Amino acid sequence: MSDYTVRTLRPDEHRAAVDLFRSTLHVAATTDETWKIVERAQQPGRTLGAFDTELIGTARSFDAEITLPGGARAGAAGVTGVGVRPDRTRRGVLTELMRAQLTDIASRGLPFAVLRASEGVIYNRFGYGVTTRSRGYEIDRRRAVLRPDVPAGGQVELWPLDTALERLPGLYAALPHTRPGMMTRPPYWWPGWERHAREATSPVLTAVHHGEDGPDGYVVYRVERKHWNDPAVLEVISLHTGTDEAFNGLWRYLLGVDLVDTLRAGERPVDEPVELLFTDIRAVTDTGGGDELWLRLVDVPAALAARAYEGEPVVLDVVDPVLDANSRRYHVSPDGARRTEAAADLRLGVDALAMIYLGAWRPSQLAAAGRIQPANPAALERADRLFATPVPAWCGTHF
Ligand SMILES: CC(=O)SCCNC(=O)CCNC(=O)[C@H](O)C(C)(C)COP(=O)(O)OP(=O)(O)OC[C@H]1O[C@@H](n2cnc3c(N)ncnc32)[C@H](O)[C@@H]1OP(=O)(O)O
Repeated sequence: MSDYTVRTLRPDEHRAAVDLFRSTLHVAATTDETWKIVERAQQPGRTLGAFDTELIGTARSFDAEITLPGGARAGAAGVTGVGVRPDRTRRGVLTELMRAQLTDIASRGLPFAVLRASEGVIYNRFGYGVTTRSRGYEIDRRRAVLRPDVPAGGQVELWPLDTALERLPGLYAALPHTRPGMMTRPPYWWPGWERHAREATSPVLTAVHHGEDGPDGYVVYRVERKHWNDPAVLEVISLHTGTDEAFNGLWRYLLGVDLVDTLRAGERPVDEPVELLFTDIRAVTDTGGGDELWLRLVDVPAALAARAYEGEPVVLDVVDPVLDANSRRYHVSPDGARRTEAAADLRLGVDALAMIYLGAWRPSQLAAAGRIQPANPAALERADRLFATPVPAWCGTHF
């Protein structure tokens, strides 16, 4: 029996929830100035609070869309701000918040929920699985000589922060989603970006690439240098391009920024071909990668039906520990997905389904690790082909 209640918070309670969340991350409460920005990131009706005598836990979300294999977009709740007061942890508060939040997301008809996890051990039990992976890399500027055959690229225009705040939402929205896993950035997403940019310890700049048809990519970056004669690092905060020309042109620009020794980019697509730009392929070194976006199929039949497939059918027996209506068998094929009573080829948890859904892992890899149970091992090869994606999934949006 729980001795706390969970309910949706009123807007006048949002700041307490944000401050509670920050305290669980060991970050100070919002100042009045910070709250002026962060307040705009709170979508009404999307913050839950757990109470005993007072607020002890919280979780919130904002409504967005995610790109699926085949190019369709579908509704996804961007879950964030999850925290439980340290003197109330490990007694089921998060479990109750997650159950209430998933039920609410399902009732609003969103087929997906997504999040970025603070730790890898928390969210599988609620049906989330790692669905995109990313890579970080570092470029030694002195070694990074562009090959002569790298196309020149178009004009690059520099925007100061206030211009970027005004124009980037429109530019990001206009760029194509070139990979599954990419997300829309609704108005509730941008204040978080603004806060990070305003609180950065050096100026945050945006370089916009102009192709023949107008702006087709941008990079947000800043340069950090502790003392005037210390090595300087250019940190790529965000890089989104709609054309190869923009990708090449923006890297050409970044490599031309003066007083920089190293260029560092984190959370990039695992197959981003940046090395191919340089005469010395070893100008680029990997700085590590890991899990990026975690996905939850909230409405499994709708989610399975929404993406494109290639190959031959499989029957999945899906087990969902939280939303029981999803625990069914599904026939999945290039013609779509539907419920079936046919015998299952593969049995898997809804978290494992999220791990194959955007192609981050092959079903046969999860089966080898014991995370998918094949009733019919021959079906694994079919499932590998069915769920494969032409390009690795990547999100590129932090929240
Ligand atoms: C999307 C985001 O916002 S990510 C940010 C998540 N928040 C943080 O990391 C802030 C710091 N941590 C916290 O606030 C809390 O520890 C939380 C929110 C992670 C967990 O809250 P709790 O109320 O303790 O979780 P709850 O009691 O419901 O735990 C459910 C199960 O998960 C396990 N669990 C929860 N958190 C952790 C953890 N950090 N490490 C290991 N196990 C955990 C519990 O042991 C429990 O297991 P059981 O069901 O086998 O008994």
